[in-house]
Amino acid sequence: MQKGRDFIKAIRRSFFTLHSNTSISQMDQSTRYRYSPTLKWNPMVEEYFIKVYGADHFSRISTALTRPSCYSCIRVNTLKSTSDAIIEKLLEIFKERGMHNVAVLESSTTWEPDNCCKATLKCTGSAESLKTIKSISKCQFPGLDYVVFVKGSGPHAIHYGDNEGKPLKEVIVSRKCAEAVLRGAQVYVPGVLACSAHVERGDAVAVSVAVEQYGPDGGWGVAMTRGTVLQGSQEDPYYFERDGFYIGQATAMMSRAGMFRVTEGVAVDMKERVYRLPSFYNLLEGEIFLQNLPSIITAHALDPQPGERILDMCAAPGGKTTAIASLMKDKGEVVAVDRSHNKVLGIQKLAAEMGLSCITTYKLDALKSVCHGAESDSLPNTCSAEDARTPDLLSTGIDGFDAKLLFEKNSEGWSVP
Ligand SMILES: C[S@@+](CC[C@H](N)C(=O)[O-])C[C@H]1O[C@@H](n2cnc3c(N)ncnc32)[C@H](O)[C@@H]1O
Repeated sequence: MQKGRDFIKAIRRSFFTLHSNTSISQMDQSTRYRYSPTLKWNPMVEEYFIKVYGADHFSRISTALTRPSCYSCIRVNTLKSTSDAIIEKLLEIFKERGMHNVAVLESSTTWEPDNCCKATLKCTGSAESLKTIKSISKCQFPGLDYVVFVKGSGPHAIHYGDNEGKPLKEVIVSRKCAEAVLRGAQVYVPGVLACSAHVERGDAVAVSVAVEQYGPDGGWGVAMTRGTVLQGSQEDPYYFERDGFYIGQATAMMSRAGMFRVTEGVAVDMKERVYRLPSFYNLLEGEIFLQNLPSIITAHALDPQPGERILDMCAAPGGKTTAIASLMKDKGEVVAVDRSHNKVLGIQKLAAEMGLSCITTYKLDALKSVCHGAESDSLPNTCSAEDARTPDLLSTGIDGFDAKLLFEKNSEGWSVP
């Protein structure tokens, strides 16, 4: 029991940290701009996973965790469209965006190792466009043909230019921002953490990502104040930290001062990215929903039927709620609960966009809506977060809603149901 607790504590404390794998002595200008982070695991966690997965498999998992997904997964709103119609529309849109001049669907009978049916794009576009989208395919798992995969490409070697022999000016973005960028997004103002001095609109900049590290004070953070000025020289305190974390090359859309003065807008326009996926921002709204496959499968495995009543307790932004409602063919009721008022409004907006009327939303703290046994008979909705905590749970660090899900109270105390 004590071993288990120590393990959970270790995971919570320092699961892993990201590191560049270049030593300072190896570093020079020609190798500086790369994307090659590696994970440094807590030794206890690493030892456990190697035992479970084997060294090779674990090493592949560890590498994959530092890379973005190579595909986007789209759930088609079957109340409004079909996968085939969506694939046709996407091909047309990508062609209009200049990603492909000609795109032809090949016979959809080729089975991929990942059990997906491949629709290869034959293109006569530029070399650049050919590198962006590799294929669009419909998921071939039985019953999941409303899922469409758009496969991107990467890693790409990026040309950072030499700026007439001088190092490029630079911008550092947050990890969340970088994750979005590598899925096709632009860099918006709130995502910028630091920028070189004297950056003006139109300047070419190298974009790198700042990754949170476990600090001496016991918390996670990027150890960088937003607005930091980058010197671009070895005197720059973050110069070595960002080697191996470059995600692409961009053009500044505003001056350095603007980036930290305004509250919204595109700060830099990404021209080249180490991984490429098309952006689905504002695309086919209501007809498709960008959603990770595990979330889609969760709703699918629930097997919701028309006419049923289903409760989703942490519902925003409404991905699973709307997936469930679609599977119910909008007949019955999905009760969607979230504790944030604005997020509840977001669920309502999404439901309206998708043409789903069987969703009822509530702003509610799920912790206060779950009671156990006799408690719930006499005092509905009166459980507090403290009810979900016991000395044992406190020592594992699991509390609140997770504790309610993982443990239950019976005559002998708390246990796993
Ligand atoms: C990861 S998101 C859920 C994603 C969602 N299930 C989906 O598939 O789109 C977690 C959500 O849970 C909500 N949440 C967290 N604790 C909650 C609580 N005690 N009661 C209600 N909502 C809660 C948060 O506001 C957040 O919107």
